[in-house]
Amino acid sequence: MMNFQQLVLASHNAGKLKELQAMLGGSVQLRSIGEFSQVEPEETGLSFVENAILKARNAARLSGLPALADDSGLAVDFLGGAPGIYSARYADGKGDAANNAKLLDALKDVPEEQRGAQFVCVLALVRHADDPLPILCEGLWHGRILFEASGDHGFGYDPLFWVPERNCSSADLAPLEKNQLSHRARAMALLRQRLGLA
Ligand SMILES: O=P(O)(O)OP(=O)(O)OP(=O)(O)OC[C@H]1O[C@@H](n2cnc3c(O)ncnc32)[C@H](O)[C@@H]1O
Ligand SMILES: [Mg+2]
Repeated sequence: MMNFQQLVLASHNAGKLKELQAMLGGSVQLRSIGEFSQVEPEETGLSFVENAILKARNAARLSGLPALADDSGLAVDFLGGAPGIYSARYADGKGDAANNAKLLDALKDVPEEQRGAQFVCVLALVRHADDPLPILCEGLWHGRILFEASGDHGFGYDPLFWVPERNCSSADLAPLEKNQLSHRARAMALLRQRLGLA
């Protein structure tokens, strides 16, 4: 079993930090990379795995601590898996509301049965910046893209993501519930097993 009392979270996304800390509970203290640097690394990889490793290495280098990164996004079937790794940048960096508006517009004439999508999350944990064996865990969450936004919880595309198991959007779910069902929850369950925390 590996014992990490302190990990730095290689993310500038407050929504992720909140969710991941809630899932890890008190056993591991997650520190934000924002304590060490405000500069976000360029996400130059072509896959979630590559970007997660790149962010984790960067955070380990900046902090001197073991680092956990989350690279995630929304893959929409009708769009051939887009926005995918570009989810945060879908509307050219204009933020969540602009991303959601662009997605609704891209799917405006697409019927319900063709609106399938999945949230993807890859977690990468490196013990140090040059770790040759990052721990990688993946989680998927299948749903559909709604025709209009619903709900105030969560972040990002949550108001547009219909959750079949609950018949509501992921932004309608209470945080505790999203944290049991989501792509991030599934990836974190695997990571906890790998770390002997499960
Ligand atoms: O790279 P970091 O600093 O971690 O923060 P980020 O927001 O840029 O994160 P990503 O590069 O991994 O991009 C993921 C995007 O996918 C979306 N996303 C990921 N998980 C989500 C979730 O649980 N609910 C809603 N949207 C999510 C959201 O728009 C994120 O900005
Ligand atoms: Mg990012």
